[in-house]
Parts: sequence; C-alpha cells; structure tokens
Amino acid sequence: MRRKLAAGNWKMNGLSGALGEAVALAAAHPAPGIDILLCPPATLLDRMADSVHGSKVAVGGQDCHPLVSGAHTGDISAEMLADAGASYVILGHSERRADHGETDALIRAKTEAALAAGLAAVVCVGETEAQRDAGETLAVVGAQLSGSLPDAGVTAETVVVAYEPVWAIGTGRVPTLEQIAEVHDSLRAALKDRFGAAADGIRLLYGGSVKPGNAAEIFATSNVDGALVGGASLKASDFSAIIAALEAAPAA
Ligand SMILES: O=C(CO)COP(=O)(O)O
Repeated sequence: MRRKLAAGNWKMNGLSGALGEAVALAAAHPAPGIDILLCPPATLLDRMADSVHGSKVAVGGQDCHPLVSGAHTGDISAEMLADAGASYVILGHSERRADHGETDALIRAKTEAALAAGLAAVVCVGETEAQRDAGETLAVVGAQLSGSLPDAGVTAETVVVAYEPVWAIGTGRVPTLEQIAEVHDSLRAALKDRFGAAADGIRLLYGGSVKPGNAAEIFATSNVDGALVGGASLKASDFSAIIAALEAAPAA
C-alpha cells in the first residue's frame, strides 16, 4: 500500500510573513495519516524547516543543480537543500522545462544528485495542450518519465512522480477523471516495466488546479496517490481542506 502525499509548491511566492501559513498548517495536522510536504522558495527554506520542526510537515526545494558545488552562480545543490532542512526536491516542473530549457537528461542528472544527497525527488511530467490535442499525451509523458529517471536508486522512498498537464496549471481547467486515470495507469505500467516490483510503492501525484472543491473526486481516481498543489497550497486553510480530502480518500 502506498502512503499518500499532499505536496504544496509555492513557486516564486512568499516573503517571511508567509511562514505563518506553514506554522498554521503544521498545527492543523498534528498527526495526519498521510505525508505532507511544503516546497517554499529557497529563501524561506531553512526558516520554514525550523518553523515546522517536530511536526508532520516536511519541507522541500523546487529545483537543484546536478553538481554538488562549484562555480555556478545563482544555483543551489541538492546537498545545500538537505543542509537547509529539505527532505524532498521538485524536479523537472514544466515551468522550469519552459523557462530554463530543462531537458529530460538534465532532470535525470538532477534526480541522481538529489538521491545522492538523501533527498526524495518529485519528478514532474506533463503534456502541453497542443500535444494533447494531437493525441500525443501518453507518448510525451512516457518519454519524459523514462528520460528523467535514473536506472539506479529509484524506490518508493526516493522517487515520487507528479503528472501535471501544462494546460491545467494555474488555469482552473482540470482534465476529466478518465483522462487523469488514463495517464496515471500508463505511468504506473511504465514504472513497473522498468523497475519491477520496486515500482509498486512509487507514489503518483496529480497536479494542476487542484482545489478544495475538486480534490475528493481526483483522489478517488485510479492510481492517484496524492497531489502537487500550487496556488491552493499558499493558504493553510485551502491546503488543509485538500489534505483532509486526501486523508478521507480510499486507500490506493
Ligand atoms: O504547478 C502546479 C504545482 O506544481 C499546479 O499549480 P496550480 O495548483 O496553481 O494549478
């Protein structure tokens, strides 16, 4: 059985005043039956880790460099994230693929770096609207998955996969439950093909306009083990409602 995960991606949002939301979230879920993760901007990472220390809320980064250290101005290594209190890192988000030209090969190298630093990697895949319209969704996400994951070290503890259709991010548009199930079932099959029994425990998150109002039906969908939430993770009250829906969802 897979342990469910509610992950919040704050993206480039949040000044120090926003730490109160993390504290409120930790207080609202003292002993959840699921895993909870918040990924703030790097500037808040160590303070957020301190703020939620001892609670059930884990903290993660939103990106890392593939190398451990060196002359890479502005970049942050996986080891630095771990040192700042992170236990996860989001990799290959579509905004990084688009804004920074990240390729599957680079994301794979970053995933290897994350695993070497003891972080769990939340590896993101997702099609654009044009790719979906062209009937390419399963081929696109399948290629992203296979190119972004390393051959070694992939287990239920070290890797989480997030399916985030690009056209559903921040738009209020959500795929049908059949469309979500089709992609998640195909990701699960691809993981099984490549990693065998170890793949059974790898969590598959859905991301893209998850809100308190649509969370329950998404969490009841085949092979959905949780969510990667953007906008609705910024407010503890909204994210709490999504967490409650995940806790109430049937076991995967
Ligand atoms: O990109 C996302 C999470 O990584 C989803 O963002 P929204 O929940 O704001 O659509």
